[in-house]
Amino acid sequence: QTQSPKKQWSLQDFEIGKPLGKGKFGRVYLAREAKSKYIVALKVIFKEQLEKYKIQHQLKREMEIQSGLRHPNILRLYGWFHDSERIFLILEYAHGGELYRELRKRGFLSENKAATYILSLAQALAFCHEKDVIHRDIKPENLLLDHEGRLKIADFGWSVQSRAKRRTMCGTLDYLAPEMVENKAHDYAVDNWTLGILCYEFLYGVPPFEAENQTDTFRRIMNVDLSFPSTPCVSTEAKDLILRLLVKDSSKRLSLQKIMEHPWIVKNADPTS
Ligand SMILES: COc1ccc(C(=O)Nc2ccccc2)cc1NC(=O)CCSc1ncnc(N)c1Br
Repeated sequence: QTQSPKKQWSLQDFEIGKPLGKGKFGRVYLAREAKSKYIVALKVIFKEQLEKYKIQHQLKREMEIQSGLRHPNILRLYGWFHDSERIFLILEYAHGGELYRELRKRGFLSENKAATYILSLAQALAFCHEKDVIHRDIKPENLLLDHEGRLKIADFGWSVQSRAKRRTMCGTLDYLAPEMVENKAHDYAVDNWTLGILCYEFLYGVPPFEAENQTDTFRRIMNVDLSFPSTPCVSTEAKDLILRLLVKDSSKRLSLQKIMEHPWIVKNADPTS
């Protein structure tokens, strides 16, 4: 047949290295494929965890989605295998680690880096939306950097293949769009809102609606209670893009295509990454 038969991987094929972090439902380790010496990230998920949260089907669907999603700004899933109690995901290793760490280390990013990351995200999301995939969990912890500093969207723990569905609230609320906070039906535009949140956070070091508690964060999101600090100094064009994304009416948010053509992006983003 035309397709080379899928190689059946097993744990014996890999030398396990240091822990890289804790993803959803499991730990991730640096690993090296014994024959090729190829470095990967190996994610270990316990089957009883999947049974407990009844998301076996979600992982299965995820694997189908992932094998079709090939984009320079989306972390690759090379394959998977399982033993009696665990499922192993063979992932691309992002040598630059979590974008989050870079943001925390520097406090805030240059307009060039911020614009480059927003452009990469818009391109990756446009690609996903063509494939009818909404990621819906775009936040700094799920963004990784490769050895060239190129952004990679990672953990697809909550992506869905079809039209938008209800999502259980989990993790921080800072990135949730008003329609999600109101638990209304939502569509792809949630990702555009999140790009606005991320653009603000890249440039100021904190998400725009941060508050002491969830109730205040909810209220600030619902009122789109947005203000720009006087420092760090941020260009008017950058603020213009943020203001065109953090719009309550999802139909009025700047489209991914318009983001890619926005003057601030055209002027500041490095198109090659
Ligand atoms: C394509 O990337 C994924 C695809 C799928 C899933 C996943 O768990 N899906 C899932 C799990 C349970 C139920 C339903 C879906 C997770 C990831 N990715 C990750 O977990 C990121 C691991 S951290 C890391 N990875 C590489 N290099 C680094 N330097 C680091 Br740190």
